[in-house]
Amino acid sequence: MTTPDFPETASGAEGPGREIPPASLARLPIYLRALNAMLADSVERVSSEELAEAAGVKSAMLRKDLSYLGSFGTRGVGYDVQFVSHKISALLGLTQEWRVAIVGAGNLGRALARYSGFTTRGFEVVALFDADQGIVGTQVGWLTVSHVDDLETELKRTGTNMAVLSVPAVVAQELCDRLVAAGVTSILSFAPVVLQVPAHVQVRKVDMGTELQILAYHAQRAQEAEPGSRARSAQ
Ligand SMILES: NC(=O)c1ccc[n+]([C@@H]2O[C@H](COP(=O)([O-])OP(=O)(O)OC[C@H]3O[C@@H](n4cnc5c(N)ncnc54)[C@H](O)[C@@H]3O)[C@@H](O)[C@H]2O)c1
Repeated sequence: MTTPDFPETASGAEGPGREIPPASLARLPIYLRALNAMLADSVERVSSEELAEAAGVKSAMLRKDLSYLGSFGTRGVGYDVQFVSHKISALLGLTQEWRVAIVGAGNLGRALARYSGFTTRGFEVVALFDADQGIVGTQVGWLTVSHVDDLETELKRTGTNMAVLSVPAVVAQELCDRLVAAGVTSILSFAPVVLQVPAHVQVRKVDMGTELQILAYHAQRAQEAEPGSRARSAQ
């Protein structure tokens, strides 16, 4: 008889519907990438050890993370690659179509609009907006920059359900309000400002400056831990 390839606590009370801890959630896209690579190689089944190795984590951690999706692995048989890939995709909301608008076609907005990697991960950039008449009407990749005055009409026409804000901080809140009023409930913001949104709207902020500061902190700690570092810094 086969037994589930999960800890006892993984099924039942800990089944789908539980809140997933942020660290586990952050690893799911890594498992998905590994599983999709296996699918591309026509691999049908994988053990937790193999999948953990492909994802660069310990197998106990992988089993714990996947337990948040329910109990579907079988000891000795492993995971059905297609099924687990579908489960993770569904949980991450990737089985629905995400149509993304980028507001702000400056340096950042243009670079993001040209990036082809979003499509392969299920996000299609369908519209690009700016307020500058010198930019409106120009071509970026296959998109033509629309005037931000047409935001609401274009969001509706393109069926946009996610937006990226790459505008100066001073206009970010006003544009965020317009996106929310137009029904967009998922916003990724690069603007260095705290955005106020209703509870049903998800905002994620990307702040490269903060990430660099965290890196600098870790680099400095590593330097300090090196033998003789105090002597060197005193020179
Ligand atoms: N989070 C990060 O890591 C990070 C990194 C780089 C830049 N940023 C931020 O991203 C934003 C964009 O940076 P950038 O370098 O592309 O700047 P940029 O000046 O090149 O581009 C901003 C664009 O926004 C447009 N714009 C201004 N007001 C607008 C409005 N009301 N409606 C629509 N478009 C409008 C401008 O015409 C311009 O094309 C800035 O807020 C910047 O501080 C964040």
